[in-house]
Amino acid sequence: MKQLLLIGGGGHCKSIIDSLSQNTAFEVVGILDTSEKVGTFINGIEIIGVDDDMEKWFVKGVHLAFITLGSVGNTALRQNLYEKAKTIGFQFPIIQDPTAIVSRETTIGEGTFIGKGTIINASVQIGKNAIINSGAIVEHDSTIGDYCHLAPGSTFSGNVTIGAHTHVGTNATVIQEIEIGEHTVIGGGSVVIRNIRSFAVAYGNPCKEAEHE
Ligand SMILES: CC(=O)SCCNC(=O)CCNC(=O)[C@H](O)C(C)(C)COP(=O)(O)OP(=O)(O)OC[C@H]1O[C@@H](n2cnc3c(N)ncnc32)[C@H](O)[C@@H]1OP(=O)(O)O
Repeated sequence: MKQLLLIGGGGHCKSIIDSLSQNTAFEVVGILDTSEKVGTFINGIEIIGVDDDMEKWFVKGVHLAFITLGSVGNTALRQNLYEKAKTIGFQFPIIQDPTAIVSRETTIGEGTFIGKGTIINASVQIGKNAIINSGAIVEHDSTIGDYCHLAPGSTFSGNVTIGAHTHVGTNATVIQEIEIGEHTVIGGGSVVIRNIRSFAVAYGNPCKEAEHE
């Protein structure tokens, strides 16, 4: 078993611990979070230190890490933690829940979480540090950027492109051939039938941009 350090407590961390519970490839050594949480437990796993302790654990011989902090829109903290850990030398596995159905013809970047009941079809490309949350469906030939969060139940029809750092809300539906830009947030339940630009907040049926930087 390889030792694995989780970085970031909270609800998303619980999902990842749950997905790891039957995984014999990794032994979770603990979680890093903020100082006031040290010594407490998340689903039986102890918060053993703060983010600044990463290097200490690397020197102790733990060379695998996973960013278990969630995001809804703003991915800056997830990115900062990843880059800090990467600079120290950590490597990042892909964590896939055993209930996920993932085509062999799919490429997935390091540090990405594939949650419960997801379906990822052929010729899909998913970047690094993405969150493919419970029940999301990503259809053939779609491309999902680094740090994206596809929230629970969101559906991506064939040949969709989602730019890096974009959040697609719970139960949103994206029809085929659509392109959504980077750093965009799509509201829960939206039906996306037209392309959406980068740095936008968009929602509704049909999904329209409400804000754009
Ligand atoms: C496991 C997990 O929990 S993963 C997390 C999953 N969570 C999500 O995916 C949440 C996604 N976020 C959303 O859907 C949010 O509503 C956002 C980001 C789209 C908008 O948030 P805010 O900017 O705070 O908008 P706010 O709540 O102030 O609403 C502004 C207006 O937009 C409307 N609106 C907001 N979201 C939506 C939506 N998804 N669909 C339709 N209308 C919406 C509101 O009704 C409101 O309309 P009004 O001005 O006529 O009253």
